[in-house]
Parts: sequence; structure tokens; C-alpha cells
Amino acid sequence: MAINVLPDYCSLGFIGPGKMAESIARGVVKSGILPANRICTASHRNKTREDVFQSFGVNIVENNKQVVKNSTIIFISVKPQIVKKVLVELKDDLNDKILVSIAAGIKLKDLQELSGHDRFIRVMPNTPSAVGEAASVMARGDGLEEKDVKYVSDILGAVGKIWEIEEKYFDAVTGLSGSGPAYIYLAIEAMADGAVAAGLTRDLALNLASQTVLGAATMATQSGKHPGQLKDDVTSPAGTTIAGVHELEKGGFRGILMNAVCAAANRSRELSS
Ligand SMILES: NC(=O)C1=CN([C@@H]2O[C@H](COP(=O)(O)OP(=O)(O)OC[C@H]3O[C@@H](n4cnc5c(N)ncnc54)[C@H](O)[C@@H]3O)[C@@H](O)[C@H]2O)C=CC1
Ligand SMILES: O=C(O)[C@@H]1CCC=N1
Repeated sequence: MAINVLPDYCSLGFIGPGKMAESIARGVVKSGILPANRICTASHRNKTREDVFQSFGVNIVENNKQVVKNSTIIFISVKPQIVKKVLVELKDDLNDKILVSIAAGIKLKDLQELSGHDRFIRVMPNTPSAVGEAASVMARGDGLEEKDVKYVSDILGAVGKIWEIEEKYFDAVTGLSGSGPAYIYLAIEAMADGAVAAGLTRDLALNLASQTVLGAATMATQSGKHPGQLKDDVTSPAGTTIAGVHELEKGGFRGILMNAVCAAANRSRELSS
């Protein structure tokens, strides 16, 4: 897919040099939409995080205010509990900047009220941004121009797939795609454990489990078939797969996954109150 390189005056800043900021920054650099030297963050007294960002060319500046000064598009990538503090700290410096909040559970209305700034986009990304395979959604605030929304959409489109949705769906999305990578990592680890129990080396088991998830996800996104049909295609009469599926169903596999998404969505809802 062709990438729209951002105009020269666009630069990207991250308030909060954490794991999600790193994933987006890595994906952006990898995509070529913006060079690393037009991305910055402030280390927030943490040399390890400074080293991580510098290792792929991102500039480390003195403090959050400097991040705002240097950037046209600023990601608020601190934990939800810290969002208020940084917006109050930065509110007098925001001027015409485009702000993107990725904080779980924090509503556009509250972001706008806390900062006195209406050029906000709310995004729920996920960590596969780092490898160009994010599943992200966005909802726009009141004061943005179409071109502002396009820049943010281009950035998130460069690191994966992006959907614009109504803000009321954010909690559900957070429970699904925001948190979802963790559920799948558990599945990969557990499947590999099973294979180790059945005699495979750890290394081969992890490689096969990871590639199986990648292949199944690619089938689900590209084959045009419903996941139920894809499952049936693997499941021979009196074969091996149905024996495994039977165990999963006895353990309540689908109900457990549904509960996990609902629990995470509920937690996102709690964070916004
Ligand atoms: N980790 C994930 O998979 C996802 C995270 N998010 C959201 O992204 C945000 C960040 O999450 P993570 O990256 O996981 O957390 P993290 O804990 O890795 O990153 C937060 C960073 O903010 C820094 N920080 C703390 N106080 C600060 C301040 N006053 N000024 C500047 N930096 C400060 C911390 O030192 C840390 O490096 C959260 O709001 C979370 O809801 C959203 C989607 C997925
Ligand atoms: O666990 C969290 O709160 C964040 C939001 C979505 C994924 N990680």
C-alpha cells in the first residue's frame, strides 16, 4: 500500500515515552511516513526509556513543554490517571496544535474541558502498531479541520488499519482490540506449552504457535469466509481438531473470551467516570 508522506511542517511528539508511544513511533519510522528526526519525546527522568527511543532515532527533548513546542501533532500517551496532570501543565502552550489522546477511558469532552483546547482526536490503538499491524479507531473532537484529521488518519493508517467510529463505542473497542493482543499472547504461550508437553522444543513450539495465529488471522481477514466456516475447514470427521475443539468447548473457551472482552470494556468505562 502506498504511504502518504506527511508534509515537511508536520512533526510528531509523545507526552509519555511508554510502551504504546514506542509502538506507534516504531511503526511510523518503519512505514516511512515521517523520519525519526521529526519525532520527539521527553524521557520523564527515565534513562531506559530515553535509550529505547534514541535507539531508533527519535529525539529526546528536555521536558513535556519542549515536546509541545517542537511538534505539530502531539500524542498524549501517559496513563489515564496522569492525563489531567499533563493537560493542566500544558494547557497554555497548546495554541493551534493537533492533540491525539490514546488514553483508555478518557472522553473527548473531558480532554477538551481539562485543556481548554478543542483540537483533539481520541484514538484507541494497539501495540502491533510497532510492526505495521495495528487495529486502531478514532473519533474527532469539535475544532479540527479536515486536513488535521487526515494527518492523524494517515499516521495510524501507516502503522496498521484505522476506522473512524462514534465515541460511544470506545469502551467496547478497548476491550477488544486495545487489550486483545494480550489475550492472543496468552493463547500463543499456552499453545506452545501444550506442544512442549507433547514433546516439541520450546523454540519450535513458539514459532509454530505464533505462525499459526498469524496464518489464521490472515485467513480471517483475507479469505472472505466466516470464522465458523474456517474452523469447519480444519475439522475432519473423527479427526484430531475436533478432539481439541471439544476440550476447548468443555472448558468454556468462547464464554471466557467473551467475558474477557466485556471485563476490559467495563474497566474502560470505570476509568471514564
Ligand atoms: N499498552 C497498550 O497496549 C495500550 C495503551 N493505551 C494507552 O496508552 C497510554 C500509555 O500506556 P502504556 O504505554 O502502556 O503505559 P506506560 O506506563 O508504558 O507509559 C506511560 C509513560 O508515561 C510516563 N509518564 C508518567 N508521568 C508522566 C508525566 N507527568 N509526563 C510525561 N510522561 C510521564 C511514564 O514514565 C511512562 O514512560 C495509556 O493511557 C493507555 O491507556 C492504549 C492502547 C493500548
Ligand atoms: O491495559 C490498559 O489499560 C491499556 C489500554 C488498552 C490496552 N492497554
